[in-house]
Amino acid sequence: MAPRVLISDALSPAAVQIFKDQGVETDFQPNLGKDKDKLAEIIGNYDGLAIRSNTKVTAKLLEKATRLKVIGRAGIGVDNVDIPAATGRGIIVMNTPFGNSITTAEHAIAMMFAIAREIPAADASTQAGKWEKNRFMGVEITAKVLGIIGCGNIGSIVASRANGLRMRVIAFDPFLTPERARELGVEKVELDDLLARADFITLHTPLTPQTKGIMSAENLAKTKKGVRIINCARGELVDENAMRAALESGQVAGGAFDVFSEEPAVKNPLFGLPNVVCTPHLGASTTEAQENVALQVAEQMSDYLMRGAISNALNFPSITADEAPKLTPFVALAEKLGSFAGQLTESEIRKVTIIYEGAVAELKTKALTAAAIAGFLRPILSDVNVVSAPVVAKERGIVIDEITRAAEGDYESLITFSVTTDKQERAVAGTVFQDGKPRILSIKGIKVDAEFAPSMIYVTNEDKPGFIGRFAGLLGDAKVNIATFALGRDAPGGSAIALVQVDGDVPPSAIDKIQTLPGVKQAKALRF
Ligand SMILES: NC(=O)c1ccc[n+]([C@@H]2O[C@H](COP(=O)([O-])OP(=O)(O)OC[C@H]3O[C@@H](n4cnc5c(N)ncnc54)[C@H](O)[C@@H]3O)[C@@H](O)[C@H]2O)c1
Ligand SMILES: O=C(O)CC[C@@H](O)C(=O)O
Repeated sequence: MAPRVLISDALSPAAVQIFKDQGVETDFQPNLGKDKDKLAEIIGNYDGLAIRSNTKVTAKLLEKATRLKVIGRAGIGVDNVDIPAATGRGIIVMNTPFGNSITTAEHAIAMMFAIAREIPAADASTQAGKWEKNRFMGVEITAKVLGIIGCGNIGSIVASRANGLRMRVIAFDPFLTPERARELGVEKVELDDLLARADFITLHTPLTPQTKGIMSAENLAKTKKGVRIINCARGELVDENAMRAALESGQVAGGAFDVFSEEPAVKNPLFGLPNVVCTPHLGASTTEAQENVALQVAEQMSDYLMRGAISNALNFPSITADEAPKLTPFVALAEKLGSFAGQLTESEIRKVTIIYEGAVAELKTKALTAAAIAGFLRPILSDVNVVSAPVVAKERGIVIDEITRAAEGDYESLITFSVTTDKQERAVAGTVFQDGKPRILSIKGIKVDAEFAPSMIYVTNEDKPGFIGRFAGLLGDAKVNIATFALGRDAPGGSAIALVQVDGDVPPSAIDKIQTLPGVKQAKALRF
């Protein structure tokens, strides 16, 4: 029986033909994404689901998706897909990186012009027969400072267009190397510097815990008075109430918003202001971009459903059927070690070294390295997957060293992932036990023995009496239940590590309090 794909968002119809040519049946219901009950009712009949951003693929929906093997996102952001839930059900999630980057960068530039010259308001006034020539006084773009927050695929295209417009381009992106910044013709700066200097600010980061609310009341107060701000990335990067206040006070002279914290946005704090221009998430909406992403997603999904080939998957490396059984547990280990390091990395990355010792060194280490790098970069970049991760790392000037050698210690197989940043080197090592579960065996050379768990707390501290009692008491007060507790230290009274598995999410306030305990050097909540 031919596999069946449900297209539940407005994909270019070109996709339907590709599926058909490849022997895949399609059911094209472009508005179904908005009707979650109907979607839940029928999702059990399909092997594939092709979507844009209207369809929300939640864990609840996936419970009904008993036949589903692949979700294809015709676009970049996959924040509308619960990837851990899909992974848990063995469903591949793939996206189409790059296909809409130029189009979205062009939208950001168009929005910048729209607010610089108040084009939408001037159009409405003129067509209303008012001819208000004196009401609209714009600003020139030439020689103005454009601050780009997030200089990845889209941000760097915006930079090249802005350079062509003779703007002065500065960028805040902790992961942008000085070499890449030079290549792009942008000045790499710190966030506060960008806020203080930019005449225009444009946002191009993924939505992560670090970028959520990056345009907060506090940061808006640090901007140059009269700044104009454009957001074509994700709505939650902006504190919309604080932004409204800044637009009303004149601190921000104009705002252009393509994305909103709640979409579809039918009501929003940013609506109704004269100096604001809004579009309904149109960043990727050009014929060219929609054809690119629709054709690419149809080809990728057909390849997987008809031939088992995997490309641009966010949750699985490319592996043949023969290699899979031996490799799979080590893929999980490599990805988790990378993720551990990625979640703790907050400055410019210079180099990653992955050492494979013993039996694991005989496996397909390239796939393991790809999985480790994907795990490492995922907390930092929006569209990284196991296929693109090594290329993305290379483009960003991150040197990756892969070393294979015979077993030197107690374990049959050992993987060590170490990352060198401009500030420090951090190494984390692990293995897979007989039960097939990955385990962490050492962090920064300090021995520990812990399983990975969905929610963990990592603490480094001075090895002094009283810490554990105070730490556990604090978690108890925060109603955080400890499941397992692993400890390690380099020497009595030296540096110590606690790696704690907890039930459920850890409130950020609990981490802040742990950070203030005597002797604590670092505390962080980790998700796996
Ligand atoms: N409006 C639309 O229709 C539309 C279309 C496409 C993409 N997008 C969104 O645009 C955004 C950018 O997409 P992209 O393809 O350029 O992603 P990308 O991964 O290529 O680039 C993101 C950049 O943000 C940087 N970054 C990560 N954390 C940061 C932080 N804390 N501070 C500053 N910079 C940080 C990364 O280093 C990277 O360079 C995403 O949110 C994506 O979902 C929107
Ligand atoms: O599909 C769309 O229209 C939006 C796509 C965009 O938000 C993306 O992340 O690729």
